[in-house]
Amino acid sequence: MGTQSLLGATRTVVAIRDWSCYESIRKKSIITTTFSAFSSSSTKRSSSLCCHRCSPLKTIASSYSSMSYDKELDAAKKAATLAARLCQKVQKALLQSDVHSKSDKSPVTVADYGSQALVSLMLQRELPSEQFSLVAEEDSGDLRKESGQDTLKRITELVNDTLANEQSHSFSTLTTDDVLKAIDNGKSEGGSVGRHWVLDPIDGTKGFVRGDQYAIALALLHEGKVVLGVLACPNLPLATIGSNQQHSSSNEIGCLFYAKVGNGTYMQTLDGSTQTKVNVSAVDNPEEASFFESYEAAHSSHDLSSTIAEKLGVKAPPVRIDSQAKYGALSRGDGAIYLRFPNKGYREKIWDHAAGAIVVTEAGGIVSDAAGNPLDFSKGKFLDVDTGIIVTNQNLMPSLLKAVKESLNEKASSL
Ligand SMILES: Nc1ncnc2c1ncn2[C@@H]1O[C@H](COP(=O)(O)O)[C@@H](OP(=O)(O)O)[C@H]1O
Ligand SMILES: [Mg+2]
Ligand SMILES: [Mg+2]
Ligand SMILES: [Mg+2]
Repeated sequence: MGTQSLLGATRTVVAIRDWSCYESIRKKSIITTTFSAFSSSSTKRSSSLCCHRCSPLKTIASSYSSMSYDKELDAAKKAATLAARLCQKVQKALLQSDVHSKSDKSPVTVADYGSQALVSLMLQRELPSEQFSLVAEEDSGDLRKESGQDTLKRITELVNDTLANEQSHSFSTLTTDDVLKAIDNGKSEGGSVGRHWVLDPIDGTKGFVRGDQYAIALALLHEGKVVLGVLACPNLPLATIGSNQQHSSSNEIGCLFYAKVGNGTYMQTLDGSTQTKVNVSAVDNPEEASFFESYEAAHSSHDLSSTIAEKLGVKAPPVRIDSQAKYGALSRGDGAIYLRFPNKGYREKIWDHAAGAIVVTEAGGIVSDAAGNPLDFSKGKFLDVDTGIIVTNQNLMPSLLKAVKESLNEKASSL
């Protein structure tokens, strides 16, 4: 059992790993990704594995998780924290501005590029001896046009101002060219070989503009597997959110979630003052579970989620918030399920899920596509998933998968 004093609530800590048997989906996910990380020729062997083969797998998995990634995690936390500071400054100004400029997209653009430039610069400064590869959402194309020059100047000023207030400030004043180069360092394609950082400089841009939830999401891939992830959620309350929310005396906001393979998930305040280990909810009765989904109906079918939730027996109404803050909230047990069903034809990107996925799996949860397959981050910037993404704890996954399957079949036969 463990106590999460920071959240003002006590939660059961789910037993972490049991390497003695490989029958559950969660274990299937660990083995598949571990194998793809260590052997290019041995993916997707999990379902046929049984216990007498566990020994070599255990060795591989433990050598994998014993790689420390400590300095990479420190660098990622620093970079995401600084980027969050930049974004908060812009969001505050945006919300104080008049109605006309609220509909103007430029503040979010400035924050988005500024965040990407900062993370790119910080990672390279903190890890100078490592080869740098970054797969990031934005590129500098528009900023190189004549029409983008004012925006580029604003971004450069904002990045310089943010760096000037950083504790161990060691950058000389950056030029617009330095900023363009830093943004374009995010042009890597990722893949299954070597190490690649994966960045969403502002995830939940719609939430950012509305003044709601957004996240800076940064992960590291090693041989196609996510080995660490950091989620800075500047507007997420430190206290529990969700439909079972109890009254909390704290209204402090700003959470940083971080996870490293084999090492669990932690949450701290964005100013770094307190940290606590977090675990997903252990609930096994769907009637007591609540679920997250996108605030934006265009990003995920609310109708399908409600059919699935009803079939499963979930009583609580959905909790709709933007961004990977959903993964963060789920990792600390605020809700037990996250459902994401984009329109047919939409291709998910790795930066929208890499950090969130490790934050949840290291907290004891399972992230899979709608057919129960683990997410494969090794194929470049796209994530090819079957129909949608579902996230929950080990207790609820079997019945959730069944409810998803039945709901999708019903939907297909009604068309
Ligand atoms: N039609 C669509 N279907 C599903 N996801 C979409 C989408 N259009 C945009 N998105 C993604 O949804 C992300 C936000 O997720 P959420 O709905 O959970 O807040 C966006 O991230 P960005 O805001 O970084 O662009 C974007 O990548
Ligand atoms: Mg995103
Ligand atoms: Mg984004
Ligand atoms: Mg986007």
